[in-house]
Amino acid sequence: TRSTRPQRLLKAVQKKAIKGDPQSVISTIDYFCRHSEWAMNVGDEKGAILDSVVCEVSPSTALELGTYCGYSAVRIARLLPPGTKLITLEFNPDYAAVARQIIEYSGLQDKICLVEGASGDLIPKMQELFGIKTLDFVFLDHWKDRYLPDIKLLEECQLLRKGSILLADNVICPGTPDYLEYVRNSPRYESKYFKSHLEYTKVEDGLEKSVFLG
Ligand SMILES: Nc1ncnc2c1ncn2[C@@H]1O[C@H](/C=C/CNC(=O)c2cc([N+](=O)[O-])cc(O)c2O)[C@@H](O)[C@H]1O
Ligand SMILES: [Mg+2]
Repeated sequence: TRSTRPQRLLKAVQKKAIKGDPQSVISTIDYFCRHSEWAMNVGDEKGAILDSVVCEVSPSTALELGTYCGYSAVRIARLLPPGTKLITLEFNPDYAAVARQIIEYSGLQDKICLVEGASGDLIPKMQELFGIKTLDFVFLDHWKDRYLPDIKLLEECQLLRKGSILLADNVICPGTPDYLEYVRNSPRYESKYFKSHLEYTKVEDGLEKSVFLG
């Protein structure tokens, strides 16, 4: 049977990227998605904004919702201070398998904890599974109708503290209207929109950065 797009993306990384070099893995994926096959990675343009927020927050505890092929997990983990880890959740076993190999190829397997499962099931177990109290940084890039229920779940589970940063991809395209309305109108968040473009295209998209006020 024909390979899947994530499998073809993994092949390109194994063929073209330098093993153990996260930047080379990132550049190889961006080149592949721009010149061979588009894929829903956050990409280089929005990725630069993601990088700047990760560097600014310099999180001790970080969570990503929706690993897909591991592109943003590699982007985030390569910037984390020593001794800190990114927890990334992915419920599709085929995508998780590809992501593990891409993460391993980049050499960042000690900085990334990829957990297979649904965010709705795993978020309530985060404290016990990972021995964490609260999250400093959350990157949302999974199904767009899950952003709002999942941040409400993060609040309920007291995983957010005063100053926790949420960064959400695709708030314009494909769009997350209910999430945007919530974080922009809730007195519990201070929100800011970073205008950019949908990965590898000229279509407008952007990231929404929201600070939890406690
Ligand atoms: N509740 C959950 N728990 C764990 N993993 C979950 C999950 N819900 C979805 N996932 C996983 O997260 C990824 C989904 C991404 C949806 N992005 C998108 O649909 C998307 C689409 C476009 N686009 O169409 O242009 C552009 C983009 O940047 C996009 O992120 C997939 O790997 C999926 O298996
Ligand atoms: Mg996205």
